[in-house]
Amino acid sequence: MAAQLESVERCLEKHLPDPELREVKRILYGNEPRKLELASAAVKSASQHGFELQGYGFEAATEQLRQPRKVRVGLIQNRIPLPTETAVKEQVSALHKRIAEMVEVAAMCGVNIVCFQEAWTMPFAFCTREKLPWTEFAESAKDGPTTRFCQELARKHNMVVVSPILERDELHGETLWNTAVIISNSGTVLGKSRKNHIPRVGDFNESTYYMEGNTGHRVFQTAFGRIAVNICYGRHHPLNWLLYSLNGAEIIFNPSATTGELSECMWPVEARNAAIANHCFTCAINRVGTEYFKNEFTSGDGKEAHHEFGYFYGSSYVAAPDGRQTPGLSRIQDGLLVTELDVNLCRQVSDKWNFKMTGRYEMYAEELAKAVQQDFCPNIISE
Ligand SMILES: NC(=O)NCCC(=O)O
Repeated sequence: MAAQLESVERCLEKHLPDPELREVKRILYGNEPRKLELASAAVKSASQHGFELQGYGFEAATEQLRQPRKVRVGLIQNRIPLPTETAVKEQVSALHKRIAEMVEVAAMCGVNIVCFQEAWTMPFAFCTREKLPWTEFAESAKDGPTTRFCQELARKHNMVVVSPILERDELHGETLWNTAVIISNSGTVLGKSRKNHIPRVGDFNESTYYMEGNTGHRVFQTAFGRIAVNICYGRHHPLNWLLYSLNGAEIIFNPSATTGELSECMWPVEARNAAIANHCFTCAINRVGTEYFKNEFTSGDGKEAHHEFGYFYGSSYVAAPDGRQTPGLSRIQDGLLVTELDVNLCRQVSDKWNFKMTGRYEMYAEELAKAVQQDFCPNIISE
């Protein structure tokens, strides 16, 4: 049943009369961002290729000394096109083909920076705890087939590409990592950012495959703004967002893979709260659909063994520093969300709310430094 609901917003639109609908949306999401006029060729192509296309714009106030700094970001969510038992190479090429179609439409919509979902070149097979064939999806971040494919996309469309993959690091004992590769619009690999926090919840058995990332909280200066990537489970950690923001990120992408029962009520809150708390834009992306695995696995909870992870509910969205957010993409369909951001809004909201100024970072740093010591004594006063 839950998988059938297309989206919360569409449900509200269907059932609420107009004046109430506007008020409910304002209370839940803030004043709705402007709808973007997207090229009719893009709308047609999206419909021909069977994916949803939505476009929104967040404006900032006009300033005297700074020009508006408008950037279009594209968030892509998708199902895996082939069954998980198909040969590895075929699955990867089918995903490359699907993403190329969707990026083509993003280009028609003037997208400057595109980001794909977590581990986009593969099924989210980490629930199985099996090594083969899943580790065969791992590739070099520097010059693996997927990075080369993304470099072509970047050059062709003059677009920054954020490509979250399963990385095999040949320089360091062929180790595996959950990594986002950032490719500049020139086609150069700008660098990579690894997932800092590995989940140990439900069927997310990712620690069987890779360790916590060691690239810290890098921020990438692109032609279109300073960006960072907080991969999936990192969105539950406010300090993780904070550190990207302290390093100057204006837009933080959160490529994810997460399922309904586990996290759907947290999803609309976390990236949005991070945008508010850190005076930046956040872009949350989740995959879509159910992925079936041939061999059953258990969740260590005494329940029946099963073949499926649960339902990946899509619902990708962008949140702005003033607390507004776009409606989510569909829960059931592939989609491209195009959002125009005026990055000047980050400083404008910061000047209004002053969280960076009023944050007591020295005090937190001092107390955190004590809290991580072996001899830490919690500061509890009792009678
Ligand atoms: N991919 C991943 O880290 N998922 C963990 C579950 C969640 O964070 O919702």
